[in-house]
Amino acid sequence: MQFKILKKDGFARTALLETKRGVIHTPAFMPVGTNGTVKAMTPEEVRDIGYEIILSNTYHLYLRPGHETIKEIGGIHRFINWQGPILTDSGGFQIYSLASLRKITSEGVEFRSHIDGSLHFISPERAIEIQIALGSDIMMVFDECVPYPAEKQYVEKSIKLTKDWAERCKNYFEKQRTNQSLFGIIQGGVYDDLREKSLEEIVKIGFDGYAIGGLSVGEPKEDMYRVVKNVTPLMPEDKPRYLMGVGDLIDVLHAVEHGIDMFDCVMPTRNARNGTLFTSRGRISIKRSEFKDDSTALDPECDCYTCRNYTKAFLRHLYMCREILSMRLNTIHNLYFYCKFFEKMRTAIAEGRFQDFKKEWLPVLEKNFS
Ligand SMILES: CNc1nc2cc3c(=O)[nH]c(N)nc3c(CCN)c2[nH]1
Ligand SMILES: [Zn+2]
Repeated sequence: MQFKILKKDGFARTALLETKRGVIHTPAFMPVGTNGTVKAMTPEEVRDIGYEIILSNTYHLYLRPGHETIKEIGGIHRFINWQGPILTDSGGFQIYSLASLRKITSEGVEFRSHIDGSLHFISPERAIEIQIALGSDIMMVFDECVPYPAEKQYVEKSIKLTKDWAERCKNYFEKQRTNQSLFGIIQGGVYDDLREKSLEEIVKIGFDGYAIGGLSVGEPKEDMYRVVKNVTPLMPEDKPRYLMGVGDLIDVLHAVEHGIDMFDCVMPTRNARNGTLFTSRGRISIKRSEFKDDSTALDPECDCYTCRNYTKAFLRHLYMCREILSMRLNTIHNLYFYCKFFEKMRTAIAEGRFQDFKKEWLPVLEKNFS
């Protein structure tokens, strides 16, 4: 995997992340395809909007249909019909946020499936074995995503576990010699000293890229911003930096400003299904009665399929009828809005205009449509 920085603007940077299945222009957004699908979209639609990489989840695919099934079919790219790069998260977060009856020991995590209550145990080695079977291009280490709030001594113990698990993931991965990449994950909660300790330990082990985990888990925004501001510049400059689970485009702007390259979040897709749409004039809740007879496009500045062909009145009607097409048209627009935002942001960095871009967009992103 090659990571080539093209241009810097302060700490912000644009780069090319070259994988064997294609190039990713960073800063990049990864739509979330948890069960192997970006909900309501075909892979062709995701690709035609302009996305180069999607995220999928080890936890979900291991539980259903099973990683051996996917391997027999020909791997995750064949299974979901996405030929571009795929990043798989390791399960650390999903077990913590979805499963029940979790028992965390130094060996790994015992949990009950959120689907059928069956008992499972995943160790760091198993998390890598599953990702190798899936055949994703970028794998994540198996970590403990510390909940918020958490006592400092709990976090101190947890980063030791996350470090030991990261070492075991790398050792297991190195014995398999597959041509996949492995990213490390930095934890440490909202404690600056523990964040620096975790950073040093994970970087010392050495990975193809580094993620900041343990954020966007309910902590105050100012804590997230402080951790990103303090940790990001200390991360290896020549490797991709991935802020997990982020996020709201305001948070993306703050993170890119400090040098983050990769993002993933369910916001554009989940919000679309709930009728919350992002537009160049602020956020719109399409179900509002004010749009009942509105024959104008959702966003006059947007040239996505939805904005070119439908009115707010029809999008509201579809939502009120809970039509499947509502989810599709809303998702097309929100994903398109995110993708174009990232494209414009990359251009602004390349032209040394990131600060102007941030100043121009912050008020728009904070606004509800009036
Ligand atoms: C929505 N907020 C959020 N915070 C995360 C932290 C971790 C985290 O600390 N570790 C891992 N492995 N994944 C995380 C994820 C999942 C990313 N798709 C997070 N998502
Ligand atoms: Zn649109």
